[in-house]
Amino acid sequence: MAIFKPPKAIRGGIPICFPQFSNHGPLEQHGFARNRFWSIDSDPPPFPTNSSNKAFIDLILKPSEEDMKIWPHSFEFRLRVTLGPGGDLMLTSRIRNTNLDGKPFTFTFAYHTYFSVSDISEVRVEGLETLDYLDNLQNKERFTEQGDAITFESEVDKIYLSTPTKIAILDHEKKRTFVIRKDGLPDAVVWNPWDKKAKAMADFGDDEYKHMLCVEAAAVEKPITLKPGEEWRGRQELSAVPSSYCSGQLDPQRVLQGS
Ligand SMILES: O=P(O)(O)OC[C@H]1O[C@H](O)[C@H](O)[C@@H](O)[C@@H]1O
Repeated sequence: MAIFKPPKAIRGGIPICFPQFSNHGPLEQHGFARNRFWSIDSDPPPFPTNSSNKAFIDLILKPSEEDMKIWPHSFEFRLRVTLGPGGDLMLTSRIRNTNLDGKPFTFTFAYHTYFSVSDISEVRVEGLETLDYLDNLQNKERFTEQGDAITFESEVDKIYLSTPTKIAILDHEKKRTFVIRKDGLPDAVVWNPWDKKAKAMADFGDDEYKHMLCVEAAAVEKPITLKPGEEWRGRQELSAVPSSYCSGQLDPQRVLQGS
């Protein structure tokens, strides 16, 4: 049901929310970066990532004059997309303040990752239990998660705070676990629109909420400020591992704590 027509972002995949996450600020929802065409960065400044044995592409986004009217700052946003031999996907963002007027800028950020799941009612998220979160469905009020792993039986839109660097999504029915590893991104947004909101979205099938879950590595609660010349980095790595959680062969704690 996604609509592949610019300038709106395509629903699905990993939209990049920058310079604003959601409606946490005056800009359009999720900022403008997800609605822009990026260029290939043919000669990026080197940075230490382990890209040997992996395929990668470097992309760059710089603000247009129109963007500068919305957000009056000059920046270079470099994105390296790396694919490992086992299918692991790594995204590394480097955002640099290139303002010539000496002004710092402040932003929030998220990798708005859509995961495909067999049945949302059978999915568990491990790594967020007992954490504090801001509930977008309750005026961004702060609560503390109780109990075990997160499961789903209604609409959810929460920003978990100070999360571990590793989060797992266990798909019982598909016997598959997605592992998210992140760096520089302390928060994790968990979103499923459920039936009513799904129906209200033009680019979202009425029943598609049953087969998706967004878990988004993010920096929202504490916005990031960069002075001219400063650079921020935020990394997310995704991998899928076979799991048979239901038969007890794979202990979710081992997924979280193992390498
Ligand atoms: O519909 P979009 O602009 O893509 O946003 C989709 C969702 O993104 C995030 O997960 C937010 O927390 C939600 O409040 C929002 O509904």
